Amino acid sequence: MLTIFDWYNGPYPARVRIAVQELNLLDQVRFVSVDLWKGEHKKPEFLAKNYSGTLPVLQIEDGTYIAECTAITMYLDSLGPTPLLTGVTPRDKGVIHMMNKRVEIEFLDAISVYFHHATPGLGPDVEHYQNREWGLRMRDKALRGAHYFNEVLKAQPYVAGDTFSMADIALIGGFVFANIVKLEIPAELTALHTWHARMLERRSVQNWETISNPVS
Ligand SMILES: N[C@@H](CCC(=O)N[C@@H](CS(=O)(=O)O)C(=O)NCC(=O)O)C(=O)O
Repeated sequence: MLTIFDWYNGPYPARVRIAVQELNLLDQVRFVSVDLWKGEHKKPEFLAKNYSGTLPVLQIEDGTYIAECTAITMYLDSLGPTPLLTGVTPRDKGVIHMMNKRVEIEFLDAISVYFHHATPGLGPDVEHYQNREWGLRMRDKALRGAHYFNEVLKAQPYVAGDTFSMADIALIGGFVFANIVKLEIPAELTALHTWHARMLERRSVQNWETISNPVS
């Protein structure tokens, strides 16, 4: 049995929850809630699982902890007979990983910095340092990123090319975070919005918040 330590409605946990469903691994996974609103993810017990103090973290059968959404997705995708989310050919692996990381740098992680620095974030007990200007700069960076991905999706159906991949899941996570912080994605970015509407038709994207029966 695989254990995923996460919080049921977080944007980054969403990425792994969507991947688990896309890979039909839900019956092999149990979820353990870590209440980041209470700062549980910054306590020594959890930091021993993940030095970076972030969610999600996967624990595999031999006890190894794997943090980082991309790494967790790579592990899960490698369990099956052929990769479904991280690329089969060397070229596809390279392009998918590039676009996945680009989503993080140019959109998702930028929104996260805005959340933690230019909004109340997780509250004063968790946010020990905030820099509002930096947060606002990252918000503007994310909006530039939205324009970039709109151009990408004018030319191809998915973020990394012709097939659904880990990079699409990362961008879905970005939309989840944008919704949480009420960051409006400009309506004129029609290719991006059309892509998102298509993503919302996937069952894995419709119910990622409700798949966990947390073992707290
Ligand atoms: N690079 C990490 C980032 C993970 C991350 O920031 N997770 C959030 C969880 S959530 O905000 O998406 O719910 C977190 O732990 N935030 C807590 C904090 O930053 O204090 C990854 O890809 O897993």
